[in-house]
Amino acid sequence: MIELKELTKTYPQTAAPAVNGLSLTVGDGEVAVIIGPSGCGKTTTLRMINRLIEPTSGRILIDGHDISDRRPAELRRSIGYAIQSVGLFPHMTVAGNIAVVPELLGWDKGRIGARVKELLKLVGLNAETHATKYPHQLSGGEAQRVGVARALAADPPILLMDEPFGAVDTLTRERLQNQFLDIQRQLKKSVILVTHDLDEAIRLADRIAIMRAGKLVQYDTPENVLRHPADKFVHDFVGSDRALKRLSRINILPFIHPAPSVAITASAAETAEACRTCRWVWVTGTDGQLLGWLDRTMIKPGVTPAEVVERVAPDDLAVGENASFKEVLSRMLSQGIKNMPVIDRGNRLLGEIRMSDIEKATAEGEG
Ligand SMILES: Nc1ncnc2c1ncn2[C@@H]1O[C@H](COP(=O)(O)OP(=O)(O)OP(=O)(O)O)[C@@H](O)[C@H]1O
Repeated sequence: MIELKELTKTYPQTAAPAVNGLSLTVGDGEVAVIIGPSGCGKTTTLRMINRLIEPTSGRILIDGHDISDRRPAELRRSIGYAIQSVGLFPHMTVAGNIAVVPELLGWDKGRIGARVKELLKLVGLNAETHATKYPHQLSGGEAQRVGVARALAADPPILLMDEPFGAVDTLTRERLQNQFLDIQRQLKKSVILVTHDLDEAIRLADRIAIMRAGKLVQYDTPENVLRHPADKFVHDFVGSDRALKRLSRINILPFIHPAPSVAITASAAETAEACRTCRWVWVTGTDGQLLGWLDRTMIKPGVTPAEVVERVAPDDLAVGENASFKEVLSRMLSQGIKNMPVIDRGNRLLGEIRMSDIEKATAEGEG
């Protein structure tokens, strides 16, 4: 458990405190997201937790122990830290970057090598192809993933993340967020994450801390922040599209329907049967992986799926099982489709979400 108690930081030569009497508690395995306008004290708060900044007054307790009693370097090795600019060492390979803390902790080479591989897999990167690359050879999203892998390297119970998905495009950010949720479900770290992005806060947080000018204005679940903003500031900050924002909290899994599909190897007769009642049919490969789709009007007697399939990369066509309704809705609108296929991590077709499910999900969210 992390407890911030009446935490205040006043920088030299400044009149107003950057952080002012902040108290909040983050339970084990919880994700707390700090959000607020630029300059409200988010980063200062985060950096006090790993003692990169010392508070002017107040205390920080981790599992009941005051962190001011611990050596900063030792404390930092027990807290993962991922930042927006990633902060990877440019002259070190990906593997070298991830190994920094384990090496400081004196792990042997075999253990470090195995850990690097395990972490690259965890964050969705290929160990064979990525371990030996240098940071400048990575895309923005890959670099962010390596940053997260490095923060997790020594399996710290606490993870501090400062805009960890900030510098990438929207689609990549959504994927990184989904992956973060996936990892968090497995690892159950206590996470404090700073963001500018309200959608990200709503999607990832167990509790959102809204700050204004160094003070905590509201600390509550995303649902309560959306439904019961503490004051006009939070109300305005949250904005008018609160119903839409709630969609990003609703997971699609319970709503997935079986999807009409046909194997690429199917005969013409089987294809005709599959298309009898459906206009659009998904086409799958031998392991059930999604390959593309076909439109009933393409099916002429004697024609097989292999001849007419519209092949599309699974990521461009479908959403992952961790997606939220908000992501599904925005993908439906941008792709102009009413049925969105859902795939598992192996790109296998799990089913589909229909436009009408969004209405159902919203109604349930209202309940
Ligand atoms: N080293 C410093 N010396 C003096 N003032 C500072 C220092 N670092 C931050 N500040 C000031 O403290 C306040 C809080 O800064 P902080 O970086 O914590 O805010 P933030 O909410 O993370 O901002 P942003 O969203 O823009 O990153 C700001 O007014 C900032 O100008």
